[in-house]
Amino acid sequence: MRNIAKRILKMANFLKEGRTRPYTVIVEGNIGSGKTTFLNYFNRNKDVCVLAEPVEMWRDCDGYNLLGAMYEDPKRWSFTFQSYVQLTMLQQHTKETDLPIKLMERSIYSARYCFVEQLKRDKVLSGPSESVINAWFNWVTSNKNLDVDLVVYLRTTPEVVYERMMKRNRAEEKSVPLEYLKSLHKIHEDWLYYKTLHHCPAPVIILNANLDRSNIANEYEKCESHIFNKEVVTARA
Ligand SMILES: Nc1ncnc2c1ncn2[C@@H]1O[C@H](COP(=O)(O)OP(=O)(O)OP(=O)(O)O)[C@@H](O)[C@H]1O
Ligand SMILES: Nc1nc(=O)c2ncn([C@H]3C[C@H](O)[C@@H](CO)O3)c2[nH]1
Repeated sequence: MRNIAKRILKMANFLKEGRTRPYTVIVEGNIGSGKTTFLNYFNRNKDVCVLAEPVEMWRDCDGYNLLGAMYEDPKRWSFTFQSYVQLTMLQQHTKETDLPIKLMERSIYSARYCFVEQLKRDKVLSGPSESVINAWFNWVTSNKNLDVDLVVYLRTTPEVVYERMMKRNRAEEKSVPLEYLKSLHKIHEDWLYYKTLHHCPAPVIILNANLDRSNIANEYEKCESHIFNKEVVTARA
């Protein structure tokens, strides 16, 4: 009973504010660009629901490490992996929260516009597989409210993120070549900087994420006022 009352109160709050969903920010960038680090920086704020990328779900889907399988044999497993990424991202986008702001690491959009794009260019995703992924993507984005309000693009150079990725030493990524990061970088640049590739889902704030730890906080603070969108947070109070 308490749960129903809580949901009614939450909906009443959102309706009072005229909002049907939290102010949603997606953090995008190459592998190793510092997205998790960025989320941790804002995680201390009580008004923000922070959703890290569900990597652990991808590493253990009923005991199957789909992330590892995809990197080991992309031709065989990229469709399976992308299907699960798309599902888990849909779950993140539609996850309910009482908080006024939702901060997500990546999105259903970068899964489709960056990674599926990359798999297509690498010719490891067959035409029929790509069409099925697209059919799901087009349906869910047309029939569910997956709108976002802001994109934070952690812009880096491939060489910097390659070094970070190797140092971080995630087992599944040990054979990821610099060339892959260079190609992913170009796709991110075309999508979010030059805006010549696919639809950009919201206004983009670009941060220089090459900066090392001692200087990066100033860069993060540049978007604090955009993320803690005053009218959203105060309306909730
Ligand atoms: N500004 C920085 N300077 C130096 N190292 C950094 C910086 N930001 C993050 N790192 C380090 O780089 C590695 C990757 O950082 P992080 O996990 O935040 O990136 P990510 O974008 O979430 O990666 P992925 O896309 O693989 O999940 C980590 O070892 C982290 O400690
Ligand atoms: N193929 C593929 N499709 C995706 O949608 C996707 N999203 C993230 N990743 C990879 C990047 C990091 O190694 C690791 C953590 O970000 O997972 C993906 N790989």
